[in-house]
Amino acid sequence: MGRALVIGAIEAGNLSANDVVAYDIETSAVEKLANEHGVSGAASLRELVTTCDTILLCTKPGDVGEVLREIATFGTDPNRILLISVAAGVTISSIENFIFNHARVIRAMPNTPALVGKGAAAFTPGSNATQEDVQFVSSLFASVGKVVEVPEKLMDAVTGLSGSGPGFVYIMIEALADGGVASGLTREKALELATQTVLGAATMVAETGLHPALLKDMVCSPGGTTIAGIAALEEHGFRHAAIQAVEAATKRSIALGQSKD
Ligand SMILES: NC(=O)C1=CN([C@@H]2O[C@H](COP(=O)(O)OP(=O)(O)OC[C@H]3O[C@@H](n4cnc5c(N)ncnc54)[C@H](O)[C@@H]3O)[C@@H](O)[C@H]2O)C=CC1
Ligand SMILES: O=C(O)[C@@H]1CCC=N1
Repeated sequence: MGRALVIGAIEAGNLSANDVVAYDIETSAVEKLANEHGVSGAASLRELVTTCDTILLCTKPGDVGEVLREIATFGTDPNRILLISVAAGVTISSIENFIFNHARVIRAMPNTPALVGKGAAAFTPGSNATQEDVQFVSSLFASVGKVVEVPEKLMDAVTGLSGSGPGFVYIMIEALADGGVASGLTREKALELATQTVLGAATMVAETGLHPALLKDMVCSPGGTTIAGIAALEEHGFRHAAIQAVEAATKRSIALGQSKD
């Protein structure tokens, strides 16, 4: 996710590669980003924290505690740093507690389409985050897609919907293509048509402002093919499966925030 955000923001012109310093315990990840996108690499977390005033924390939720505990040993004034965490489930208060409670923290939930400028992100500022911090984060995420501010209690729901959602939609695209192949199309043509269909339908919702139910009605000719397909979707619980997927991901986000680290 860190790569997607950094590359997306550089390509959008919001960040200059000269202003980005990357650190990862896997040095190959930093080398790849440095070689392909011109960012600098830090040799240690200490070097990163002493060099940068804004830290985009993109480790897995279970590694956040370890990273923050290490940062706390550097004796850096925590108020100097804006810490933006994208870790699923990890609460602002738990981050503040790790590095003293006057840290400037923003909890965010982006998604990987940020890489191509079509991300969907939400964020919640911690109580010490300034207006400038909020503007910086809004502008960073706006440069790679859409961004909304939400109360922290909704961040797990955002994680279940737009954070995890690309994974659900990829399965839908793959499954639509499978249906095309089952009906006789080549795999290549089926995938091309399935992808463009999802892109086109999403763009219709976004650009017409019409409710998806109304757009759905416009596709259904009386006695036609679409309503036959929709009847099959309903019979097999597609709508229920989509709701359950978002709810399961939301519950998992809550559980990640409640685990010890
Ligand atoms: N993958 C996604 O679509 C999204 C992920 N997120 C969040 O982003 C975070 C990262 O997720 P992914 O990118 O999927 O995982 P990932 O496993 O691809 O990336 C995590 C990176 O952290 C590095 N790392 C681990 N411990 C470290 C340490 N102590 N110091 C420095 N680097 C360390 C790993 O080497 C790895 O490169 C998670 O907290 C996740 O909840 C949020 C939104 C979407
Ligand atoms: O699967 C995950 O845990 C991360 C958070 C949201 C999307 N990917």
